[in-house]
This record gives sequence, structure tokens and C-alpha cells, in this order.
Amino acid sequence: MKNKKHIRVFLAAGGSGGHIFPAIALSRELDNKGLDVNFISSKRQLDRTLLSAYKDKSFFLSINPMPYNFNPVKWVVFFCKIFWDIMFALFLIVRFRPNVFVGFGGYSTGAASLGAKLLGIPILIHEQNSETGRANKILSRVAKVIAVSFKDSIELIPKKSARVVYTGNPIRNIMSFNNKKEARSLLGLNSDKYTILIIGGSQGSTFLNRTALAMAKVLNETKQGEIQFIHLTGIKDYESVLESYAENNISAKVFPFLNNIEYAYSACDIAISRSGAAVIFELALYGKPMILVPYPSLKNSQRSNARYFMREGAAILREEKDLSGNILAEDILKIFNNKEISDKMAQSSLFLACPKAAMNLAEEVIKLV
Ligand SMILES: CC(=O)N[C@H]1[C@@H](OP(=O)(O)OP(=O)(O)OC[C@H]2O[C@@H](n3ccc(=O)[nH]c3=O)[C@H](O)[C@@H]2O)O[C@H](CO)[C@@H](O)[C@@H]1O
Repeated sequence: MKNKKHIRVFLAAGGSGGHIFPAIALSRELDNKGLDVNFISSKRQLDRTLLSAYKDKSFFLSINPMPYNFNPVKWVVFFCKIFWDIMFALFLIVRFRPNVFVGFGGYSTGAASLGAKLLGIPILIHEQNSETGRANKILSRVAKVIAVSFKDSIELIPKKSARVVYTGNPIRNIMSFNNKKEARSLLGLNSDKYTILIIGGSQGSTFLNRTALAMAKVLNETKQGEIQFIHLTGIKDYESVLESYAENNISAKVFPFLNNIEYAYSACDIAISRSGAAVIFELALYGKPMILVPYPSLKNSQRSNARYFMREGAAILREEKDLSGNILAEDILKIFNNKEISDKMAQSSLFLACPKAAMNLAEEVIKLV
């Protein structure tokens, strides 16, 4: 292997927190090992914000999602933009000469990896979800290594020329804080009440916001004074959700986006969440029981993420189409009223955590140098 000081790694990730946060976690690990890291992402505001701490080390491609239907105009625009993005990626790769290219999924990964492939840079693809996303499916043909987050995905990935390894899903450095009492105090919550966290992923979920509010009203009547809520709404619904808790006199802390998410994870007794790969593995690190409501789109693998967590005993899985505030309240009460169920779910959750994922992935990157 070369002198580490001269090893440069390009990390391509974009489109959502779930793609970008694992890239940030890996960059910390590589940085600690003395490697040089650059990010390639998309020009979306969310991507720029999440990478703002790495502004000088980041490059941004156009926003160009692959069309899901056969509209010829959309496909022509898509190919024109991808051509331009591959040219830009080629320019970056020629200029910086990375030794390894790591893709985390999303459009920017696709365009930039094709540039890397053309210049013979070894490619590692990381898949966060239980089922492989579209960009990663295409790129599995050009990758040397495919790293997966779920143990059982090794069997599901078609083995072409790439080696498939289980590394886990790299999580940002949030575990340095794990103190329930302090977290509740920092969030301004009561230290003794049963605490339910509601989280709809990095952008929030209107469906989950509405249904969880309906549940909160039911629970507020049946368990008055015993339960409180932390609700992460996303920007769009923040004001209305905040008002609704206040109007109904329900004890809750509401945030559009919580930068210190470790406070929410530490403070809660249970989480109701979308089943994005980052959130569920983060909740697992904190050993929290979960009620998971996958994003219902067919293009999305949240359902199989949630199924895995349910099979392993860490979560109850609820589909949007079958869900109401009453059903959610019943699920919560089942766990609230039975310490044995709650403890078992918490243990199973902890068992699914992979705290060494970033380290495992960094080792795979270094093997490619
Ligand atoms: C709708 C959609 O396509 N979602 C995908 C997206 O989800 P999404 O971007 O929502 O990603 P996840 O749910 O996996 O993770 C959200 C991330 O945002 C952070 N967070 C969230 C709220 C908050 O207030 N503060 C905060 O810091 C969480 O700690 C977590 O790290 O990428 C995931 C990983 O590929 C996929 O599994 C999801 O299917």
C-alpha cells in the first residue's frame, strides 16, 4: 500500500440524509487513518446543507433524477445532463487522481462512478438498504466491491465480477452521548414520563405526522399525564404539528429537524419511524423498540428494511394503508403495559446494531488502494 498521506478517496453520495450520513461517517474514519477525502454530491439544498462542514472538500453535480416512466423528453434531458456530469466528474478525477472511488447510491453516485470507471479507478459501492437501489444495481456491474448493511443482503446481490462483503451501515459519531436523564433535561422534557419519539426520516413524513398526532390524542386521554412526545416533523409540517399539540394540551417537544438527534434517541423509550436505513440502525445502537411504517412507494426498499427488523424481533411493522391513530395507540399500549415485550424488543434492537460499520468499510476501502 502507498504512503497513507498520498491516498485520496472520492466519496459520492446525494439525494437524502440516508445516503450522505454514511459517507460522512466513513470520511471521519478515513481521515483518522490519515487518508485524504473529497465528496461528490448533487446541488440539492439538503445535500449542500448536510455537507456544509466539508464545503472546501465537496463538488456538486446537477440535480438529475432518473425518470421512472417512458416520457421521451425526460429521458433526453436526463441523458444530456448525465453526459455533462460525467464530463465534470472526469475533470475532477483527472485533476485529483483518487486512488479509490466509493459510491453510496443516489444519482450523483451514478454519474461520477461512470467517470471513475472510464479512468480505471477501483470502485466500491455501499448499499445502505436491504434491497439494492437503482443506481447501485447498475453500478454493481462496474464495482470491484459491494459492501452491504444487512447480513442477509449478501445472498440477494447478484455476484457478477464484484466481491460482496457485509460491513454494516456506517453511523455518524452520535454514540458518545447516551444518557436518558440528561437528554430529557436538555430537551426540556419531564424526566419520568414514558417518551415516544416520532421521526419521518431526514425530510419528515406528512402521513406519519398526521397519524402520530391522532395517536397522541388517544394516548393523552387514556394515559393522561404518563406519556410525552418528541416529534421530528420535517420543515413543511412543523408549524401545524406544533399548534396541534398545544391546542390539545399534549406534552410534546416538536422540531422541524434536530441536529443533536442523539438527544432524541437517548431520551425516548420507543420510536415510531419510517424505516430508512440510517434511522433504524441508529435506533438499534441505542437499543430502542420500534414501530416502523415504511415509505409505501414501490421504488423504495424501506419495506424490506422494516421486514428484517420485524423478523429479528426489534420492531412492529405497520403499512400506511392499514394504519390509523387508534391502531398506533394500541401498539404503543401493548408495549407500554408489558415490560417483558418491551425488554425483548430492546434487546433484539441492540443485537442488530453494527457499531464498527465505518471501521469495517474503511478497511475495505484501504484494501483497494
Ligand atoms: C423517502 C426515501 O427515499 N428515503 C430513503 C432515504 O431516507 P432518509 O434520507 O430519510 O434516510 P434515513 O431515514 O435512513 O436517515 C435519516 C437521517 O437523518 C437524520 N435526522 C433525521 C431527522 C432529524 O431531525 N435529525 C436528523 O439528524 C437521522 O439521524 C438519519 O441519519 O435514504 C435511506 C438510506 O438510503 C433509505 O433507506 C430511505 O428509503
